[in-house]
Amino acid sequence: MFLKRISLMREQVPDFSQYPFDIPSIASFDQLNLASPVTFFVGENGSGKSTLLEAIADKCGFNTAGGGRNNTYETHAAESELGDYVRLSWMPKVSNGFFMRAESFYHFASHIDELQRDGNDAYRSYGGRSLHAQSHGESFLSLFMNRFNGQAIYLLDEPEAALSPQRQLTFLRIMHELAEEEECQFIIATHSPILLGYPGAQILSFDGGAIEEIGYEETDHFKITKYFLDHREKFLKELLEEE
Ligand SMILES: Nc1ncnc2c1ncn2[C@@H]1O[C@H](COP(=O)(O)OP(=O)(O)OP(=O)(O)O)[C@@H](O)[C@H]1O
Repeated sequence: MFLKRISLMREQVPDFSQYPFDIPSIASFDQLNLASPVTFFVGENGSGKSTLLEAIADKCGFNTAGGGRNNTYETHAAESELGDYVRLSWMPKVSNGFFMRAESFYHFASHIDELQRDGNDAYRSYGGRSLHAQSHGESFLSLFMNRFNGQAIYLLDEPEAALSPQRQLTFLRIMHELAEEEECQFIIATHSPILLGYPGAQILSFDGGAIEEIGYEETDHFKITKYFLDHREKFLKELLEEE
């Protein structure tokens, strides 16, 4: 693994009452030590996972709308306001990698089409054809299988968004090969209890106003899913008949 620590330069923060510094998990953030090639960010919607992931992408020099260092294209969604205040500690430093955000993947796919039209063999890294000509889930897997390779850091925001449970398992297998055999590092914001089950991963929770390490079985994703599957009828009866 390459990225060892993420710190917030708190003394330089202009105002903790303004976005993004007012998000509770960011307001209390000092530093995080990364202990595994695979790190997950978990937490409720709006707890700050994407905000921190985007800031890391910004510091890595990746396009914050999604992509690697060489993917420059315009979107309206791109500025990271936290990036200037985050310090990354590497050992050793890598500059290869990719920031994938499910929500703007469409724009990224159009950018690859444009590169191809301009005479580059851009499709080569994405399974040989336009990402738009593949289903949402297929295009995600094409990216993981063809574009991702060794000595690199991959920042993924909800990669499960388009993947069936079976394809999430395929993704775990691809990630395992990349982490074990090609020395790739992953930081992944996710809501998937399947992805979170990856053996040996470090899970960081953004809930309760702090970023803290927790065990798989302590996550809401595990607890709620397990309870739901074990007691589905009772659970739904209580939920739907609640006054
Ligand atoms: N440009 C912005 N201006 C003000 N507040 C914002 C802006 N972007 C995000 N926020 C707020 O910051 C908080 C954290 O958002 P963020 O996208 O990091 O959450 P998240 O943990 O990734 O959530 P999810 O699981 O829903 O993707 C949210 O309350 C959100 O409303």
